[in-house]
Amino acid sequence: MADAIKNEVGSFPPGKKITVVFVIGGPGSGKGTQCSKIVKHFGFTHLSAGDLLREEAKSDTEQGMMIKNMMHEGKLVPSDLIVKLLLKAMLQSGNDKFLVDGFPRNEENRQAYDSIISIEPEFVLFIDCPKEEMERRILNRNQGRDDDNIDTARRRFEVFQDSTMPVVQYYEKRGKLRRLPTSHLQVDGVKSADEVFEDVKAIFVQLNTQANQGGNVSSRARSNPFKRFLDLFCDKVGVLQVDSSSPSVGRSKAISALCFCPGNDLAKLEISVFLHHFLLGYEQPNPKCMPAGCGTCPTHPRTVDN
Ligand SMILES: Nc1ncnc2c1ncn2[C@@H]1O[C@H](COP(=O)(O)OP(=O)(O)O)[C@@H](O)[C@H]1O
Ligand SMILES: O=c1ccn([C@@H]2O[C@H](COP(=O)(O)OP(=O)(O)O)[C@@H](O)[C@H]2O)c(=O)[nH]1
Repeated sequence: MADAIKNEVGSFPPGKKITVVFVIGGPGSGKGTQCSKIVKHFGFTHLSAGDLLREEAKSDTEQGMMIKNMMHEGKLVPSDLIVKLLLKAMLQSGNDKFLVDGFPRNEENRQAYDSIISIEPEFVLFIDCPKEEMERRILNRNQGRDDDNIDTARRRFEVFQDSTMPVVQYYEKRGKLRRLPTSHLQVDGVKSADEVFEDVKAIFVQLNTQANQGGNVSSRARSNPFKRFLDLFCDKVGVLQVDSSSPSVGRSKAISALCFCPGNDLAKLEISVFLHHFLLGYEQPNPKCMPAGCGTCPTHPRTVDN
């Protein structure tokens, strides 16, 4: 199936750098609103999975009818269909930076994307919002959407909780999730769209900074090969541990993130050993012996404290 879609729609030239950011959040959480602000500031092409489907649903075909019915019921359309629409829109845009809004919505979507488009997202922006607020917004959206009614909205909340949250957790485990600070869910209400964008902007500014400095490697790291090695090592093996129970559609639980980096700890240990010998006076029993061992010593050379 993946090959058939690629043959029909096309694919990106091999080696071309394509930046993809997924934007995930419950229905009415403000994904579309934030995406249009990101587009203005950061030059991304905004692809709303829902808008692509609404466009397709207009066609007077069996497929069009099927999409219309599924959206009305708040169900998810088959993954191959939405991934094909996304790939087509990406290729037609001519851009190389994409905000994919409202996708992936379940594990099957994610796997279909991986096998057909196969571009690892740079990160996944997660927009959390209390359920009561999402409901209020949907009912006041006034865009003439067939699914903006209370019954469909409630089914969409269930789908979000049951099918989309596992995808959010998948990316969280891989350290790809970017949550807005929980402060945007204030006790006395949520932040305005502009206030939320201040938090969103900070995440995208960081992405731009990384891109200008050559990926995830800091400028200091680029001028220092040892630091570069460490940064790359940390990037590959760093583990993001998130101390949270799974967030709900409603008010999310506070999370605290802690980054463990074995490379960093190893470096600290090496520096401590070096300073220890340096301060006490370093002496090597066999001066010809290289630090890694010359192969002729019965044991690995040891430094001696004076
Ligand atoms: N922070 C916010 N505060 C108040 N209203 C908002 C906020 N963000 C979005 N909205 C409004 O809520 C509705 C749903 O937002 P939308 O961006 O369409 O959500 P989604 O794309 O996640 O379904 C829209 O009418 C939008 O103007
Ligand atoms: O990957 C997707 C995205 C959307 N939808 C369908 O499109 C509807 C509306 O999606 P949209 O993103 O527009 O809703 P929002 O979250 O913005 O309210 C969903 O309820 C689904 O029926 C889908 O099946 N797969």
